[in-house]
Amino acid sequence: MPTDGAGDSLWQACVDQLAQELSEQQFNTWIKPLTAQVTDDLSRMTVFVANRFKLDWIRAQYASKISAMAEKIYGQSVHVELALAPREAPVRSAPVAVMAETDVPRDVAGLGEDAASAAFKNRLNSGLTFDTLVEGTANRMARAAAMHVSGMPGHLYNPLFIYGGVGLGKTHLMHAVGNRLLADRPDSKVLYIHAEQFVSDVVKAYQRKTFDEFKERYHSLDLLLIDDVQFFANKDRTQEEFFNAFEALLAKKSHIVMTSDTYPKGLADIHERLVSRFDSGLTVAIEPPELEMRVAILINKARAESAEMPEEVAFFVAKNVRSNVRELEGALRKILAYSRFNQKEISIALAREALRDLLSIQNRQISVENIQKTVADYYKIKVADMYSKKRPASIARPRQIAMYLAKELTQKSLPEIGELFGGRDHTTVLHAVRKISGERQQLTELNQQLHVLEQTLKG
Ligand SMILES: Nc1ncnc2c1ncn2[C@@H]1O[C@H](COP(=O)(O)OP(=O)(O)OP(=O)(O)O)[C@@H](O)[C@H]1O
Repeated sequence: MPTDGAGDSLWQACVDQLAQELSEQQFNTWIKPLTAQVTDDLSRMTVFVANRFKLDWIRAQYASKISAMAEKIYGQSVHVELALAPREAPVRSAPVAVMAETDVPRDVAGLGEDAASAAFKNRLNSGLTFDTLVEGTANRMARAAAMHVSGMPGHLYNPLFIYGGVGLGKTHLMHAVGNRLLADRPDSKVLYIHAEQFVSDVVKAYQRKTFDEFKERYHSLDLLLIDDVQFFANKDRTQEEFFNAFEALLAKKSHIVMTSDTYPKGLADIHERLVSRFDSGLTVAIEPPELEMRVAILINKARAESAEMPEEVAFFVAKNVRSNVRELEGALRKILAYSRFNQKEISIALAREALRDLLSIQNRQISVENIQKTVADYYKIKVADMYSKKRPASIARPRQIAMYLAKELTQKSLPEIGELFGGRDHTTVLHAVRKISGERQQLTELNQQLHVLEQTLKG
């Protein structure tokens, strides 16, 4: 039940926002498999859920969130209703851009559907190709190795192990290898699979006593693309089966490409014999993209959506969204949706408006130095007094207030804060935090001062 046009953008923007707010597991389990249909006037959104159990859960946990999000993005109220997905509805889950792995919803918590469907046999997403992958210093080596593998599987770099942080393009690169190989040699047997799905396949084979089929399926491949192998941790039976598949595939010169969030030796709770095999081909990292690459990605992705993003806007966004490509895509979606709904050209002012939540979250990243300066200004003492050993109350008290705010508004630990206040012991910081928070409850004036300071610091 796909949506299209502005409705599609609205739904995509909601999904994207949820991807940022929820944990990966929550997102993959509950949101990713959803589909939606939005009326032409954007006043109603019907979200389709696979079964009754999930429907109740989505209603309780996420429906009001989705509704508030849609309203915020669109600027007017959007009535959100939930419905059971018609059985024959095409599988069109969360938009490709925010999908980490495959078109098939994953059975993360054992609540979902059997993901193996004939329609998605190789589970490749045809949109994730080398052509749509922007090259930069951050992924140059991984991309070159992946291209090599797709041109000559079974030769060099086997296995190819690609690692890096979330949303940096590991999955994209894997699909690109599979798609390129199939374009060149359509008869090749290629399978893309997320490690969790592999675990689930092992469990099913075990329960149903169908290991022969399992082996036939995995051991006969020409190219196995397996994503996020860190999920094998502590799954002994899966590790054993993967080891067998690995040996069988390498023996017949089939190629294996793997991804993980860390390099092989950094993997926890995976048998040493597997780890050493992971590392026996080529191990390459993907780094977070540098500024120019982020700009290029934004401009390319905007074009792919038939929109033109001026370079200055791309620079503005790229400077503000630094962590990974998935977030960059999220920012782009918001800008495109905002521009379409408001029928305005894409400009820095529009981007600033569309990303105001995201930018304000970043502004909220307050440093201890900033707190020390703000508090010193407010109480008219020198910033140096924050680190000094002086003890008069006119200095000691603002210092304690600054320590309290440092604990409240930053992620720093007590010892780290102590260090930043002239190498003080963590017990001194703890004492200050307890004292000020206790007094805050009692003294209205102090509470007001703290409130003003907090507002100033949060911008
Ligand atoms: N260099 C790039 N050029 C274009 N798009 C990219 C690039 N890198 C990543 N992307 C896009 O960013 C999104 C996230 O990438 P991907 O899912 O491949 O990340 P990942 O590293 O596998 O993350 P995770 O570990 O969370 O699964 C995808 O939509 C992907 O197409």
